[in-house]
Amino acid sequence: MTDTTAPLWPAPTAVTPVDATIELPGSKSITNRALILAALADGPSRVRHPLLARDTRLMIDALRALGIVVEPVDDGVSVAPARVTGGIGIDTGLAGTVMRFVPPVAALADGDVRFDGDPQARKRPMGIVLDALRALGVTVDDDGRGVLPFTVAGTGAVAGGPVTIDASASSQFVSGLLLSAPRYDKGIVVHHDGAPVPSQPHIDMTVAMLRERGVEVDDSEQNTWRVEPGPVRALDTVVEPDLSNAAPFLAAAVLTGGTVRVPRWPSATTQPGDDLRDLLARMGADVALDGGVLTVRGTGEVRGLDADLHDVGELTPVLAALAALAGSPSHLHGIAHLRGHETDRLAALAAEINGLGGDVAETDDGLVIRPAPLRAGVFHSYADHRMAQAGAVLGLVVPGVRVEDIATTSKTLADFPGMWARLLGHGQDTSALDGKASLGQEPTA
Ligand SMILES: O=C(O)C1=C[C@@H](OP(=O)(O)O)[C@@H](O)[C@H](O)C1
Ligand SMILES: C=C(OP(=O)(O)O)C(=O)O
Repeated sequence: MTDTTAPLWPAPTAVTPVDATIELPGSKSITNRALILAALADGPSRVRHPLLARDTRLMIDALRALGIVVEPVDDGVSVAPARVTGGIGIDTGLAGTVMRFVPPVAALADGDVRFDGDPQARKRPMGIVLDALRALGVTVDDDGRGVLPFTVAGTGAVAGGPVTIDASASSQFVSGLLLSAPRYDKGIVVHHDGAPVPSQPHIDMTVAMLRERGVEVDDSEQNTWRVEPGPVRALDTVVEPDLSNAAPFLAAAVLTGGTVRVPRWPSATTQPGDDLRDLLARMGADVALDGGVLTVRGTGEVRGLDADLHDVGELTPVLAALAALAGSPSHLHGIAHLRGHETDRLAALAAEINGLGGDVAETDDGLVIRPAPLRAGVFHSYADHRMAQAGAVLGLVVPGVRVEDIATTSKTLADFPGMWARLLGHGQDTSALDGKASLGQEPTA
């Protein structure tokens, strides 16, 4: 729920077109997968340029609690696998990747592992993962609620084998099971039965990262993933920048008719944020990827967008903010699963944009957004980092927007307000705190 005691952040308006180079820290999704796979590997690994923000710190803390040794090194962390130990508690915060990826690891522990998280996390769907673990031979106690808190009773080994789940509410149900599966006695065969699984690129990311570490994965049959049991090879790996976190900065270029450059943009990636290139071009931006640098230029025109965001749902809040300021209507669809994200994002976006005078209607699986003049007001963030980012984007061109709890952006960016100030020319450089930040240091946002 909204933190009504959180201070209001006066979102800065852009007085001139932005012109900035944004160094983004590592991808949340890649960092947390790399950490899990390093914890389960056959030797010590390095994860370079990881994201160091709340979600990845929670993952590091969770793995440390399970006995894994995670130490800071120059440009990231070293991870030394160890026997997975139980008798501990894990805080998932509001991180989907922690609450869905760590229980399958905890099933390998030699004792009970109790999970809990933020109050809002207790609403995020978990039952599918817990039932799947049960089907694989693991004892889980959730008092029959299918949400946090729950206890996984590890016995040191998991039988594994075939399991059928309905992953239509989150791709993370599939990814979480696949990541630990090579360490299960029989591996795993996950079969999905239900409406289409969202966020396919994130499942592709899981499969690709397992294969990079020598794990045999067969995903040739639709809705079925087979992971063979066997060693996970230790790896020295560099994390790509978080392309989904590029969204608010690139949106600033589009809205202000300015230019934003993002270095180290990968030429090939499984990150859904790569779709920003196409989506922003469809909204009227000039987009070029040259020599590993993505450049987005606003053309003065912001067009409405009709898009199925089923595969790239996490881009929705910022795209909805852009759409609210576009010159023509938008229809964002295929995103019913966003109701189970950090908050019900469809309801939250409609409420907050309409609260500023907008015209947003919820549909079963999306939003219809019609252009309307927006006015000053409070934009609530619902403890959702991407809601807060959406509020900042609106504030660029709507004077007097105040975003509640901007600090919630520290879920996936250590210093969003600082980066935003530098984007607007209020600071020295645009480099984010990334792998260089100390592990003991808390985000400053
Ligand atoms: O596996 C991952 O790293 C993620 C998968 C997606 O979850 P859903 O499939 O629940 O949308 C995405 O929205 C989330 O931000 C990160
Ligand atoms: C849905 C998101 O996060 P989580 O990993 O907590 O599911 C997100 O970052 O947009």
